[in-house]
Amino acid sequence: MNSASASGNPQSDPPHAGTHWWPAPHVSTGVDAIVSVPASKSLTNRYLILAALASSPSTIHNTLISRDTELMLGALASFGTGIKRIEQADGSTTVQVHPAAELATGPLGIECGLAGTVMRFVPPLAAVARATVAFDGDPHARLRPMAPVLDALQALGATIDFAGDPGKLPFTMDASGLESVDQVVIDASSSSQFISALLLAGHALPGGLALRAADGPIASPDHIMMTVQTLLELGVDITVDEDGRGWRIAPGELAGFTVTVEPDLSNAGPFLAAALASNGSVGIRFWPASTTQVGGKWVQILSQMGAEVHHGDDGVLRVRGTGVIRGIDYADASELAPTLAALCALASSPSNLTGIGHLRGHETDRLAALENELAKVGANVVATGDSLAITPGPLQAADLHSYEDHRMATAGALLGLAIEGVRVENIATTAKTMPQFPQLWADMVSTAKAAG
Ligand SMILES: O=C(O)C1=C[C@@H](OP(=O)(O)O)[C@@H](O)[C@H](O)C1
Ligand SMILES: C=C(OP(=O)(O)O)C(=O)O
Repeated sequence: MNSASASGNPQSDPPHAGTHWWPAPHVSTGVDAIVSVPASKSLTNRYLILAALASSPSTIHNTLISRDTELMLGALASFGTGIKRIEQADGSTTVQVHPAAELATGPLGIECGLAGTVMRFVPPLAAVARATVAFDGDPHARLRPMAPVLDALQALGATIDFAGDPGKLPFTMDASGLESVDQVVIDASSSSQFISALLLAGHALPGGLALRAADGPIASPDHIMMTVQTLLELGVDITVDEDGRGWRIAPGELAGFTVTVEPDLSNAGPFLAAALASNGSVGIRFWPASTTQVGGKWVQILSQMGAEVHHGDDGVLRVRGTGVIRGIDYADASELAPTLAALCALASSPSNLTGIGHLRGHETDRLAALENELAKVGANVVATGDSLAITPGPLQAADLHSYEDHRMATAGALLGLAIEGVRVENIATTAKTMPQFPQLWADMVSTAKAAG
């Protein structure tokens, strides 16, 4: 992974010794491309955890291979899970997961990188294993919220020793004294992953799991629905309270399964948005007929912003620019927000993105990062506690920082497509979820006809 900028914190401009500046390709005519994006990070890491906790082997076709999933594969291997990779003729990877007869009890060391799905989803697995595990990650990972899921595991009998700030990485968890409790209540306002993490391990916890979200907002609710739907599809006995804020999972075995991971529809976003930004056309292959991914919302979002969107019988979702990019008022964009905000800076009218305060705890403080970087290309951006108001202005070239955040990097690429002379810091940071990004982007750009 890139190591050039030591901090992902937009509050203090990071040191840039050795920073690589990627000249973002610019087009003056529309792109006309059909793109195959890699598999979903969120689905891959859910299936991997569940496969490790299953009672028999599983086969996961079209597994995403990226930094976040390599970290998950590494973590599972540390617990004794057997992992076999099979490279397929079409370039995809199938992973066969052989659950450990007994999960390792350690002491183990787990590297989380900057992956929320690893730092949040693996501690409950360690609890199921009754293991002693030291967790750590990238410098910015030490700033990401962790306390609610760790408080829940402590309520279930684990003890946790924090080496730095309380409630943050790095810490060592000893789950040898795990026990069942009637109900766990957690604050999910700073990340949905706390809820998902407990749900994914719920069937294997002693007595199962009864979980409630504490009063207050629930971050990224679509990702919790993805978790619930995944569990239901795999046969886990889960019920959701009528108000949608409580979950019950019966203890029991989960049988091994065979699945094919959908393309990552969030990562499809910058490509689809490129159709509007260049006034061209972009298709994404294998777009699912229905999905639990938040990226499924691109269809409505981009239509509302002015695109023509068509899902063909060939499975390709095609987005065509119509020469207009309208601003949008949109709530709960979750991980779509960086791409969406970049597109809003290219629009002809203002936008307001709300319900995204928890993005301050993502790979970087994304509200601050977007405020900084969009202002550089000419937009007037006002970040509140949980929203971004974006008023487009005359566009200008700039060097855009990526803060070690894959989605800030792809948002920068989108801006560069429309604005000549943009450079993006460390485009390789896209390897977190899409190592192929620079090549896929170049291939898409090459379809634009030469101007004049
Ligand atoms: O469960 C998941 O796979 C994710 C949940 C969301 O996290 P937050 O709830 O922290 O936003 C999302 O932003 C992240 O990219 C992936
Ligand atoms: C917030 C994100 O990732 P993570 O899974 O690390 O939380 C993201 O991919 O936008």
